[in-house]
Amino acid sequence: MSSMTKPIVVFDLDGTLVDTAPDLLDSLNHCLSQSGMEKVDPTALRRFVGHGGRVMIERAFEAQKKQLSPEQLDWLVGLFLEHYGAHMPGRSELFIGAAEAMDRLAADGYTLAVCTNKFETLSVKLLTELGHADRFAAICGGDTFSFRKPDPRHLTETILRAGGDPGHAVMIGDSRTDIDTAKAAGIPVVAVDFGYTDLPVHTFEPSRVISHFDELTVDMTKGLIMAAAL
Ligand SMILES: O=C(O)COP(=O)(O)O
Ligand SMILES: [Mg+2]
Repeated sequence: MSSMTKPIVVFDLDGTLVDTAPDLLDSLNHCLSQSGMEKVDPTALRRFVGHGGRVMIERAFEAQKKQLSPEQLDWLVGLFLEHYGAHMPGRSELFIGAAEAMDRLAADGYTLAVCTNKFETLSVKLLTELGHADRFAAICGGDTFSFRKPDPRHLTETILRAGGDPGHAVMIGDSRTDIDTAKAAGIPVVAVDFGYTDLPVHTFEPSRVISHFDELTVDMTKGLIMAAAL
């Protein structure tokens, strides 16, 4: 490892760093009720998140076998952005131990970044309102580039924007999308098992699974980066 290179840890946002499900659900249900549709429950939400707000709305319509024109979808995405943004930070909170884990990593010289399929403006606003935006050298959303997770370039470009090196990086995520992205980029990935996924994360064979941020130690990230370099 070159002495110049600062290692980097890149976090997914929804379901990994921040428990946003209650607010996503409220805003999705607002959109659905404005369209005369049935509201969804927290379990159903897990199948809709992971690819950003637009796909979440599309999937909710598909689940109720409702047609959705491109114009209607654009309108609903606007409605979602307005509702979700206006109620922020709502009930959303960092997962337990996340702040302490980021403190430890930063104290050991790690750069931190966020790579999320959430819209960039919403991601920056949420992290700002929660008081954590300043920790990150880059916050890249699903609309920051012309590609998004599971495209590995979303992760590698986030790392470059943060001044990091994809060869000295670890991704932390909660979904198949995150795990597939990191693997395609050749970057080790730690999966949290408390996020938003319909199948257990171990199914997707991440490098490690953790159940609490206390388990995300500097030793673990160091070991993963060293093993990836072999
Ligand atoms: O909001 C989504 O659909 C996904 O967001 P995430 O990439 O931060 O999990
Ligand atoms: Mg997620």
